[in-house]
Amino acid sequence: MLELTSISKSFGGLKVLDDVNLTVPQGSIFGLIGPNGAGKTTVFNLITGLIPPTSGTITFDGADLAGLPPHRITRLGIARTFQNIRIFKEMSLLENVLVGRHRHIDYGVISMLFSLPDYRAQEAAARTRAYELLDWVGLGGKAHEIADTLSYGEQRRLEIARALATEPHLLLLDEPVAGMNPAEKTELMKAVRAINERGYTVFLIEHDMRFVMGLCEQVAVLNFGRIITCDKPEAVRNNPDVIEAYLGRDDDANTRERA
Ligand SMILES: Nc1ncnc2c1ncn2[C@@H]1O[C@H](COP(=O)(O)OP(=O)(O)OP(=O)(O)O)[C@@H](O)[C@H]1O
Repeated sequence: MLELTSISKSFGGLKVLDDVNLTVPQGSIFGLIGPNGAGKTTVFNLITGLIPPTSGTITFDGADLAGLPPHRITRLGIARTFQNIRIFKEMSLLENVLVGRHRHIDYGVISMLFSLPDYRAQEAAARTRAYELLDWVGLGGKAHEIADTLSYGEQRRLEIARALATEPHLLLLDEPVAGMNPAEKTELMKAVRAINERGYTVFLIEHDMRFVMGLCEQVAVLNFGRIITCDKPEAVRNNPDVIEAYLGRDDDANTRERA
């Protein structure tokens, strides 16, 4: 479904990604891990068109993503969440999800101005779908609450519902459990599994090993911009190069503790 071939990325003289090859299979939950600064978020920024690769190709369902702006990539069926939560805190949960759905509503200005049946029908369908997506992430009962009143874990789940509102086939999650307590992590794990069972492919970046190992079918490890292995969780956990990549760096002491 998603294929990165010989991807390299440099910022000025700094080579952040070096000949990265990755295949995310359709229907899978795929994980990308690696020490801080390894280049993980850069991979998501390249896939979603925020920055161009220095060299290499990215294809999604056979389509070449090179040179496409982010909104075109969204339209092809890729949605993402960010490391730092990006929701509209002063709006209700329902409104937050409806904002994500915007591109799916296709009505002319005239019918909107005069509130013609076509417009009203699409609005009603959008609201029904938004309620459904909130249900999927366990927030169905809070649709009319203001996003700012949600707990941290709930805000992260709202972001996922909003990403799903663009009707993607592939969902990219950038450190979805960062800052969550254990109960929130368990809730999110259930939500991600349920989303995947509904047919969505999930590609996630995460430092929390228990979450990654418990959820992903395959895990790729990035170290200093290079993929050092891509395998089943158990094999990755026992891979000496992976252990070395983590143990060799002081900044990932927390990750080691959680592993
Ligand atoms: N737009 C940019 N301009 C210059 N340097 C950048 C840019 N984006 C990322 N970098 C650099 O690229 C390197 C990799 O960053 P990236 O955010 O991809 O790492 P990461 O693996 O996601 O790290 P973390 O786990 O800490 O989020 C870092 O050294 C970072 O400073």
